[in-house]
Amino acid sequence: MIIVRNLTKTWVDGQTVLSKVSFQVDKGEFVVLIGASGSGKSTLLDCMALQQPWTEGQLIIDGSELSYKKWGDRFKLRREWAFLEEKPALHPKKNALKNVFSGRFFQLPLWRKLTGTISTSEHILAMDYLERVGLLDKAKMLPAEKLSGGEQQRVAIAKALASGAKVILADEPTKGLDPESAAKVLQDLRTLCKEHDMIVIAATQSLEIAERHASRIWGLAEGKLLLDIPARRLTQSEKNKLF
Ligand SMILES: Nc1ncnc2c1ncn2[C@@H]1O[C@H](COP(=O)(O)OP(=O)(O)OP(=O)(O)O)[C@@H](O)[C@H]1O
Repeated sequence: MIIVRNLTKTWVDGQTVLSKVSFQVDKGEFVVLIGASGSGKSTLLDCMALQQPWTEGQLIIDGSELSYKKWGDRFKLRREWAFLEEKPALHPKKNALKNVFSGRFFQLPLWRKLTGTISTSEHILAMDYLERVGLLDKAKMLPAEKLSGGEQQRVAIAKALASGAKVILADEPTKGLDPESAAKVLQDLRTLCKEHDMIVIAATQSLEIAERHASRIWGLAEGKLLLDIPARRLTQSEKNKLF
C-alpha cells in the first residue's frame, strides 16, 4: 500500500505546483491521473518516485516512511518500481526478448551481469512475459526500433514485469498511439493490476482513458487533488473543475 500525506512541491521560482496532496493506493488498483496541461501530473509522479525533492509531506510504503533525502530510499524505488514514458525506454537495436531480459538486470548475480549470459529459465521467463502482452511472435524478429509505437510500449510493460516491479508509474503511456494500440496498452496495464496485484498510476490528459480503463480516477487542478473516486463517467461539473 502507498500512502501520500500532504505532498507539497514548490519550485525554486516560488511556484507551488502541488499543494497538500494526500491519497492512499492499494494493490490491484489502476489509477488514472487526469488534469489539464501544466496541472502537475508529471511532477506528482516524479515526487512519488522520489525523483524530485518534496517541499513537504510524507511517503509511506507498506508501513515504512521513505524520503528523498535518503539515497537508499531513492535507490529502492528506482530498483523496485518501473516507469513507462511516452517514448518507451528500450534499446533500439536489441530485439524485444533482449529488451525484456534487460529488465532482470537487478535480479542477476554479478557474474551473469558481467558476462551477459542468459540461462534457459531466464529465456523462458522473458518469453512468458512477452506472451502476456501478446507479443510472442515479435520476440526475436525485429530490433525494437522497428516495432510500432504500441508494440514498443507493450515490450516496455513486459520489461517492467520482468523486473519484478509491483508498481508502475506511467506518464502519458499512450500519447501518439492510434486508438487500437492505445487500447491494447491500457488493457495490458489493467490486466496486470487485476491478475498480478500490481499498482499502476498513469497520468494523461485524456478523460476518455480514465473513464474507460481505470479502476480509480484522480483529478488534479491548480495543485490540488480535487477528485479521488472509483472510475465512472464524470459529471459536467466535475469536468469543469478539472479542465
Ligand atoms: N524542473 C522544473 N522547474 C520549474 N518548474 C517546473 C519544472 N518542471 C515542471 N515545472 C512546472 O510545473 C508545472 C507542472 O508541470 P508538469 O509537467 O508536472 O505538468 P503536467 O500536468 O504533467 O503537464 P502536461 O500534461 O503538459 O505534461 C508547470 O507549470 C511547469 O512549467
